[in-house]
Amino acid sequence: MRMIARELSGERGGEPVFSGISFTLADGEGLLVTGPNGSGKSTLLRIVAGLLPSSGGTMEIADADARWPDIASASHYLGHQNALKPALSVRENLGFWRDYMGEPHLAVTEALEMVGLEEIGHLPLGYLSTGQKRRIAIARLLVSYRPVWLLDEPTAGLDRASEKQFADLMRTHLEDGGMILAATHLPLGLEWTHELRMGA
Ligand SMILES: Nc1ncnc2c1ncn2[C@@H]1O[C@H](COP(=O)(O)OP(=O)(O)OP(=O)(O)O)[C@@H](O)[C@H]1O
Repeated sequence: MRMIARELSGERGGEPVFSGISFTLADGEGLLVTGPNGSGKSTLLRIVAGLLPSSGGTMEIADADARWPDIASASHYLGHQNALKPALSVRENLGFWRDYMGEPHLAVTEALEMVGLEEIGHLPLGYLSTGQKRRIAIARLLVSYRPVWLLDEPTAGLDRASEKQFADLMRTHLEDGGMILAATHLPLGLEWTHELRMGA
């Protein structure tokens, strides 16, 4: 499978934010998106995810499995917010996403083990610390399968050990033939096949 962006441009509130962005990602490749505050990293990820229209250019998927007719259906999107409900337990949150997204991958217990939080699956999500909530949001990527991970500041709030654990999860996803687009200010502990500096 390939993901191809051609001359993409984006705007917010009617004002241009970026233009002329092109890249191609193939199976097992990752694109690191960096750049100063306001340069449009989140805007680009939201356009790729299909959450915002682009103001120009095209974004397409090629040679994809029939399960993924477009990039939105092929993607997990992890934004600044965790998309978890505070009143539900950790397990209920992950169980919801596993059922809702389909294409079940790891069991909830296995995903909790991967992020080192199997002991607190019974707690309401709202009781968790900021970093623990982020780790549950990361476990959400593991309970259902999607080949493309779109990650916006994925390690915000994580301690060093959790950053390393997450780098290992990303590396495994790439080795298994997945793709990652990650916007970040922090080193993510991976060798990236492609890098895009916004606002340059
Ligand atoms: N709804 C909106 N209406 C108008 N302008 C917006 C809107 N949302 C974002 N912007 C502007 O679009 C620009 C790009 O924002 P974006 O969040 O994509 O940047 P970013 O590179 O991800 O920044 P950061 O590093 O701070 O996360 C910024 O100048 C921002 O103020």
